[in-house]
Amino acid sequence: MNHQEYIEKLEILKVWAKAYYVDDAPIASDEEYDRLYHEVLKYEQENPLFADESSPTKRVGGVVLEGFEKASHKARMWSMEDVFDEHDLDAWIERVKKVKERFTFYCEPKFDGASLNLIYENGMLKQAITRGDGSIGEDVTQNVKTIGSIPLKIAYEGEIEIRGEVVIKKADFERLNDERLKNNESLFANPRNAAAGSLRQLDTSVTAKRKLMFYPWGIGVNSLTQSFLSQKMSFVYSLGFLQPPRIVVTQNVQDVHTLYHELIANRDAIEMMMDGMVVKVDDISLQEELGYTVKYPKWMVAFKFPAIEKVTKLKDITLQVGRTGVVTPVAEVEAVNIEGVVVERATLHNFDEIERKDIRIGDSVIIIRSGDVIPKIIKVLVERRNGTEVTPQRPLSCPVCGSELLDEGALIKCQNLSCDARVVGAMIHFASKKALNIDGLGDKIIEQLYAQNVVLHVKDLYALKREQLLALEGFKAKKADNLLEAIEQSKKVSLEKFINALGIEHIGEVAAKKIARAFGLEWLEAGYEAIIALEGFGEEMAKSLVEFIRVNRDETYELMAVIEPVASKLEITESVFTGKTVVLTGSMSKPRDEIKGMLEQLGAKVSGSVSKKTDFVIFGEEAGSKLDKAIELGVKTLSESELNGMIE
Ligand SMILES: NC(=O)c1ccc[n+]([C@@H]2O[C@H](COP(=O)([O-])OP(=O)(O)OC[C@H]3O[C@@H](n4cnc5c(N)ncnc54)[C@H](O)[C@@H]3O)[C@@H](O)[C@H]2O)c1
Ligand SMILES: [Zn+2]
Repeated sequence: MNHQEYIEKLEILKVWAKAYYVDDAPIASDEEYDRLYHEVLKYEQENPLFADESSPTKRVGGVVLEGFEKASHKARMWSMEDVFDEHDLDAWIERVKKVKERFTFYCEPKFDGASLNLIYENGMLKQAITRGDGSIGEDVTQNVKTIGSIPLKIAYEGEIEIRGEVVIKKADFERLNDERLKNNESLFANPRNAAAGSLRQLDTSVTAKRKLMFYPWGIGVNSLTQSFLSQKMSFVYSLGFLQPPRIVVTQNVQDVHTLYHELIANRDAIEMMMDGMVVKVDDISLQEELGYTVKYPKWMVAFKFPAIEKVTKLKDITLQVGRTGVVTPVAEVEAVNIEGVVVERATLHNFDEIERKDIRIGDSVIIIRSGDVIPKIIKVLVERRNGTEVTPQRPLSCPVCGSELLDEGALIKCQNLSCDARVVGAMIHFASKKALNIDGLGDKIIEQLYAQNVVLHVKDLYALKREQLLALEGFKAKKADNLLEAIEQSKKVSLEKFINALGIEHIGEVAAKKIARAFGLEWLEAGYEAIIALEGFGEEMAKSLVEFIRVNRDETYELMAVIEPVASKLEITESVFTGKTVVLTGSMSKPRDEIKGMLEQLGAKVSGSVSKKTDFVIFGEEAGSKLDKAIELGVKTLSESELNGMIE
C-alpha cells in the first residue's frame, strides 16, 4: 500500500468507525471493518512516521450521547487487540514470553454486549459509566440500578471499579424483537445492539423492561491485595456477581486452544452471544510490566470466533404462505458461507419491516446467522447503492391460490381456508416434533402426498395404504413401511400434543396443555366462560378456541376416534395439602410457577387471594398485604423453608 492508498483507506475506516461508535448505525460488517483496520494498522506499523495520530487504530472508540451526563472513569478503560488465528495467538504468546518465560493464562468467553464500569464506595453502588472514549463515558447509573444481576450493595468497603459486559440472552433478544415486530417497532440487529441500546436509554423504565444481565470481566481502581487476576475475580464473584460459564486458568498453551474449540463447539448452547475468547495474563505484576499501547493492554487478546454477520446481495424477494395464511417475504440472497453453512435465504419478517428498513432488491445487506439465530437481514448498506435497486411492492394476491390478500399492515394474510399453502402448512405443523411427531413425514413428503391427491387432510394420513405410497415417486417398500409405522405410532399421543397439533389460532403449546389438563377428553364441550377462566387465557384465545370448536367439532371428534389421544390427568400424590386451598405471596427462591406446580401435584388448589376459606398462606421474602391478611384472618402461614420441611 502506498501513502495515497493509506490516506484513502484511513478515511473510509474513520467514516465506518464514526457510524459504528457515534451513530450506533454501522455501514460495514465487522468482518469488513476488521479487514480494513488491519490493512491500515499494518501500514502504520511499517511506516510509523507517516501514521495519522487520529487513526481509529490509536483510540478507544465511543462517545457520550447527547442527553446523558458525562462521567469520568477512575482508571482508564481499554479496547482489546484482536487475533483471528492460532498463528497470531502464538505470536502474542511469544511477545509475552520475551518478558517472562513462564506465566499463567486466564481465559474466558468474550461476550458481545456493552462495556460498563461500576464504581462502588463504602459497599454501595455509586456510579455506573459506559466505556465511552475510555476516559469519559455516559453516566447510566439510574438505568443500571434496574439490572437484577448488579448488586446495589456489596460486602466490601473499599473503593473499587468493577468492569464487565452488559448482555442480553439470545433467547430474550429474539423475544424482544418478536414483541417489537408485533408492535410495529424497528428491530434490533443483534444481541449486542439490543443490550447497548437498552442500556443507553434516556427512559429508565424502558431499560427496566429489557432483560439485561451483567458479567464482570475485570477491575479498575481497587486496593485488593491479591497478586493474580484469577484471585481478584474470584473475590469479585464472591460479592454476588454472575460468573461466566467457563473460566480456565492454566500454564499450558494446549489448554488455551482446547478451550477455544470447546467454546466454539458450544457457541449455540451458551445463552449469551460470544464473539471470541479472551486470553489474559493472570499475574498482575507481569501485566504491569507488559503495559499498554495507546489503545489496549498488551497483556490480553481477543481470540475471535468466525464471523456470523456477512455482507451479501439481495437478489430477490419471494413469498411464503404459512398455515395461518400469513404471507412472509423471504430474501433470496447471493450465497454466503457463515460458520460453514451456505446461506441463500433469510427471513424479512414482514412488509412493514421491509419498508422501515427501506430494503430494495439489488441492495448490499448484512445478514446474520448462527446455529440458534434464524438467518435474517439486519442492515441495508444504503451507501453502496448504484441506482439500479428496485423497491419491492406489497403483494395483492396470494402467490399460491391467487385469492385477494387481506393487508392488515404488519400482517398480510391469505384468507382462503382451502389455499393449498395453508392446508399443507397445517399438515406440516400437525406432523412436527412438538405435535404428533411423525418421523419421516417431513415437509417435502407432505407436499408430495398433497400434490398427488393422496392426503388432502390429516385424517387421510391414518387411512393411507401401502400400495398408495408405493405408487409414489421415491417410495420403496422400506420407506413406505417406515412411514406407515410412524403414523401408527403417533396414535395415543397425549391430549395436549393433539390439541397443539390442530394449530388453533392463538392456542400454542402452553395453552394446549392447560386445556388438556382442565377439560380432559371433554375439551370440545367446554364453553366460553370455562375457557376464559383458565389461567393465562385472554379474550382473543378464548374466542379463537370457541370458534374452532364451533366450526370443527364433528371433524375433530372423528379425528380423536382414530388417534385416541390420551388425557394426562394430573397424578396427585396424597399429602397434607391435598384438597387444600393455598395462596403464595412474596418472592421465593424458586420461580413461582415451579412451586405452584409442585403444590398442585400434591393436590392443592392454588388461589390468588386470601379469604377465610384459605387453608395455607405460604410466604417468601418481602411478603406484603396477603400475609397481613392471613394473620388477621387467622389463616395458617408457612415460610418457604417450613413448606420445604413439610414436603420432604
Ligand atoms: N462494523 C463496523 O463498521 C465497525 C466499526 C468499528 C468497530 N467495529 C467492531 O467493534 C470491535 C472493536 O471494538 P472495540 O475496540 O470496542 O473492541 P471490542 O469490543 O472487540 O473489545 C473490547 C471490549 O470487549 C469487551 N469484553 C468482553 N468480554 C471481555 C473480557 N472477558 N475481558 C475484557 N473485555 C471483554 C469489553 O467491553 C471491552 O471493552 C470489532 O469487533 C470491530 O469489528 C465494527
Ligand atoms: Zn392462498
